[in-house]
Amino acid sequence: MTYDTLTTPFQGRPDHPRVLSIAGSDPSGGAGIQADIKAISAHGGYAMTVITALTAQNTQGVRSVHIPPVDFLMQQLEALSEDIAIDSVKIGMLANAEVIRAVGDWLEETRPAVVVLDPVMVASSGDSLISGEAREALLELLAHTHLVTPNLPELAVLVSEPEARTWEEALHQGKILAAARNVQVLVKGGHLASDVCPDALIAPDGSLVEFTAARVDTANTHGTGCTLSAAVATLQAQTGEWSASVGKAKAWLTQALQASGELNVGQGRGPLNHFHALWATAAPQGGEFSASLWAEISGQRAAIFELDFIKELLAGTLPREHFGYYLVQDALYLGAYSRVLAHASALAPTEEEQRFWAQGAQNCLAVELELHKVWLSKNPHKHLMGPVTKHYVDHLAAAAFSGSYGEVVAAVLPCYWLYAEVGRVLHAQFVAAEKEIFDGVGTVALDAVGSGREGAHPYGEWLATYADEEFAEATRTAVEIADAAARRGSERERQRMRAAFAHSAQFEVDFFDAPRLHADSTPHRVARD
Ligand SMILES: Nc1ncnc2c1ncn2[C@@H]1O[C@H](COP(=O)(O)OP(=O)(O)O)[C@@H](O)[C@H]1O
Ligand SMILES: Cc1ncc(COP(=O)(O)O)c(N)n1
Repeated sequence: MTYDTLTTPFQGRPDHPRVLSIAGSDPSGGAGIQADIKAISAHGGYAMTVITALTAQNTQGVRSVHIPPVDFLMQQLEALSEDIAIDSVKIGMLANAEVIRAVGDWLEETRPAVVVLDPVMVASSGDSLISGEAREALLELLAHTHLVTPNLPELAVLVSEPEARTWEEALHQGKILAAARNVQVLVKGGHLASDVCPDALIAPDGSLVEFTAARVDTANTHGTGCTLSAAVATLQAQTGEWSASVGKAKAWLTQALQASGELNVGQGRGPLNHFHALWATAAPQGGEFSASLWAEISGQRAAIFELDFIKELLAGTLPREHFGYYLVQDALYLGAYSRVLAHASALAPTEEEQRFWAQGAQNCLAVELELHKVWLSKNPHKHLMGPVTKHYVDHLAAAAFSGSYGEVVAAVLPCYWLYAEVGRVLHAQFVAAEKEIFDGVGTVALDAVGSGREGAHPYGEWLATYADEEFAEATRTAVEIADAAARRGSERERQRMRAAFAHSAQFEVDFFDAPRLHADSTPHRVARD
């Protein structure tokens, strides 16, 4: 049986595994327990720690080591395992044989599903972190280990050979160790003199998977081994698949090395940047999020102005059938949209936002009523919901009734924003075109546009009211609310908001295009609500 099958129970894997690091403390924060907590947390694990040794070290080297009583170490381990289900264990610096045996005893009794052992012997500064007699005890500890992650000097000690100078020698030593101790070995090539950093996951039967990354040109390698093993321990509890876990951990570690220059810690070998991904996606400031949303739908924005419907509406050549279809769909849409806004109001975190959406819901109904009174009574059309309207309101309803507040806000936003934008552009173009005509004729006031004048623009009345300042103001508020929700939310929440927004934006395009496609065919009958 392989370790993969051993550790793959028929149940859901935890998103936030409880990961225990048994390791030494590095007060400078780059290696040991401190690095482990960061690596575990960066991968969504819940970090716990039992400290085997306190070191006095910084980025330049280890000054001294203090080993607390082993009896107290055991008390800590037992306190944890008697209370907390531990999904994964990462083991780092174990300073002497007594400590190693104590941890071995605890592992034998507890049998955690995942045990990753980083056989720390020498710090990256070159200082020894383990006593000589501890080697044998460490080899025995491999009986309770699923994956051991030696660097080249450590691997050499474990197989009693000189340090490997080539990758081939390193792989050979890794195979010897894996077979002799029936354990998976992750051979790490960070110490090779080469411009790549290869690692290899070797199984007891000698089969191997290689992971190669370009060598990052940096001196900030303090804690790379600790960090990698803690990340693998966390990922393994999540994925249940060793090579996937190592692959992900290695790719993440390489980025953490690349981003290490963003930190400025110490004068020696500095730490890597464990939270590079988190900090890169930190909460957006001010209007950053909405600005990025707007940029992401530039294609849809351009597409709207290319639609026949929009061009013909402006030119006055739009078939009446198409305009009538559009108005019917708009009225049906607004009825459903109003309910979604009412739902946003119900979810709103502040009274101000609650009022805003409730007012929006109310306005939709008022506009819908007006449409019916003024346009639809004069131009009767069948009150059937067309397919685009149906899809659009289904999407909004899904966001409203199964999404978060942020998602609902993002889903309803394009209707405000794109409508305001289309209104602003069309109104400006219409007014400019009419002004040209009137300048030629003389004195007619602009607000008399389309009001019964002989040969007037057939949609003049409609276009003249298109740029409503109150609506533009409401749009600005809706955008601000979306930004605030994005700032409060997690990165995952922001991704969901982006998706909801993009879908609605596409539906806006389709909505304007629907009359051309569907006005002449009978839309399938769908109940309004
Ligand atoms: N400069 C570097 N660029 C990219 N990856 C590196 C670099 N140095 C080390 N690594 C990677 O960091 C991990 C730890 O490697 P290594 O230095 O061999 O172990 P340790 O930190 O235990 O001495 C390995 O995945 C290795 O490939
Ligand atoms: C407490 C402690 N544990 C481990 C290391 C090894 O660090 P590296 O990962 O750089 O080999 C260290 N320097 N200090």
